[in-house]
Amino acid sequence: MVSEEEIRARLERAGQSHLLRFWAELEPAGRASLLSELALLDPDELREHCQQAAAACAREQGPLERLDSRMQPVQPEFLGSVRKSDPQTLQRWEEEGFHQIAQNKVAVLLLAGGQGTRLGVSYPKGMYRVGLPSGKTLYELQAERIRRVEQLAGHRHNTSCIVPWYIMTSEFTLKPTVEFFKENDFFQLDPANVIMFEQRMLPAVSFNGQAILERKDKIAMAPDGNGGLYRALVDNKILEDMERRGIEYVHVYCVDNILVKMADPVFIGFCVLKGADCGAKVVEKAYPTEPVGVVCKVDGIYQVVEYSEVEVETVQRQDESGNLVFNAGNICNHFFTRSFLQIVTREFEPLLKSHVAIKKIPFVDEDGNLVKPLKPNGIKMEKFVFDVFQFSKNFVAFEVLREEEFSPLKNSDSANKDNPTTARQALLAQHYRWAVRAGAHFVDENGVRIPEQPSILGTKNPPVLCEISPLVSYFGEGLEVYLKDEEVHSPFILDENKAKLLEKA
Ligand SMILES: CC(=O)N[C@H]1[C@@H](OP(=O)(O)O)O[C@H](CO)[C@@H](O)[C@@H]1O
Repeated sequence: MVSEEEIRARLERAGQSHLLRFWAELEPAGRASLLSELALLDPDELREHCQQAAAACAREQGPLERLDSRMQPVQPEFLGSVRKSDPQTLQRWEEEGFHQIAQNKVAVLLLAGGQGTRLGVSYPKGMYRVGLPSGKTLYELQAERIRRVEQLAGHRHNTSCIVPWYIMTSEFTLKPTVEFFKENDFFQLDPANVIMFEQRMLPAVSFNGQAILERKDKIAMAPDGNGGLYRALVDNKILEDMERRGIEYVHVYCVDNILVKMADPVFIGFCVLKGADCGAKVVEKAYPTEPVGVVCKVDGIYQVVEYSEVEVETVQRQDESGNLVFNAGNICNHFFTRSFLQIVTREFEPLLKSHVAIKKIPFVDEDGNLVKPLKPNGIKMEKFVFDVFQFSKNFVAFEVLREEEFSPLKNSDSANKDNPTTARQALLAQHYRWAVRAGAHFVDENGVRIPEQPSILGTKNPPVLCEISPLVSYFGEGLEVYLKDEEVHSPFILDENKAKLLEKA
């Protein structure tokens, strides 16, 4: 263990000696835990981090350097689209994707280090149940989608294949996530193919550049943003693990989207056939001011501009035909080749800018009292996963259908959107559409058919309850065998057992 003297000297060098101001009052256990926390912080990095945070915050509060006039939309030739492509093209992309998956060249990587503050839970978001009839959590749905996509690729290519699942957690989420997976027997995945690793944490900093103590013996730390991925890949030798497994393509996604199509063969195939090193899935924005980032070019270079970084006039701008100019909403689903990730981690990571989040950070005041501030009092510095797009040599964007692929769980039900209810509705409406398209007829308790709404969107409750296990169907495929001309009652849960029964019947 590093000695108290050594830590004092380091903090002096970093200009952060105040972090030991309650030392005399601490019990041995508190002293030990504070020392071990401080021992992890490099003094030069700590000094720079605190100075940068204060400087970036001062800049933010001054006149904003607006991006608006420098933005251009994605050029059509770099934008693939599910809606605008013919079935043969979509099929070619899908085949290519399955071909790559079957050769064990595709991995999925989940960004799950966030704290779920807006959702208002103290456990990892992936463990959240949105209230589906099956009671499944987000993690369970995702695990089942991986198993299904492995099966589908395996059947097509007469092989058995693995899509490894890399899960980036943080100090907040690692332990509960590991425990949850163990309790659930890794949802029948082989634990050797579920690789959890931790992103770094950074101290939260006051407006005058001082790291904040959240207790007398603890610094207020926050994960370094989803762009902390690139350092975490290095810290945990993840790219080496991918290389050993022969992974060439990585689908990175955010934990909160209940409709996420993991290792989506169509997206993977599109990116591979376009020779892309980096790609992003997008959806048309639901309304001009929707709080999503937009994929666009700034000064000719691809990037995502977050909704908070532009004027409302810019997000509302329309072209001659009345379409939004900046309409490529980022859904935090990215494609990277392993070699691109290698270049990024080796050369470009230090160039990624830090974004400033001004937050209310609980702290101990000079007298040692715990304070929950009512106004923002500090800065968290975060990197963003998409800030590497600028280094891509061949970037592509891929527009998918919102109702099939995007419904994020950001807020609790006290907000009116992106909450557990909207997520549940989006999934159940999707499963209802699939069932109806496969030929199912829902009937009421008297055997009378309930009028069908085959195109119902996820913004409304479907007329009946229908949930389909991802182990039976991943994107609506293969349901006719069970459902064609079948009369079914609500609630209808199509899991593997039910599927076997229906197949026999
Ligand atoms: C840094 C980052 O990845 N921001 C993403 C991410 O936003 P969060 O508000 O950080 O969850 O997910 C959004 C989609 O759910 C996407 O629009 C946005 O650009």
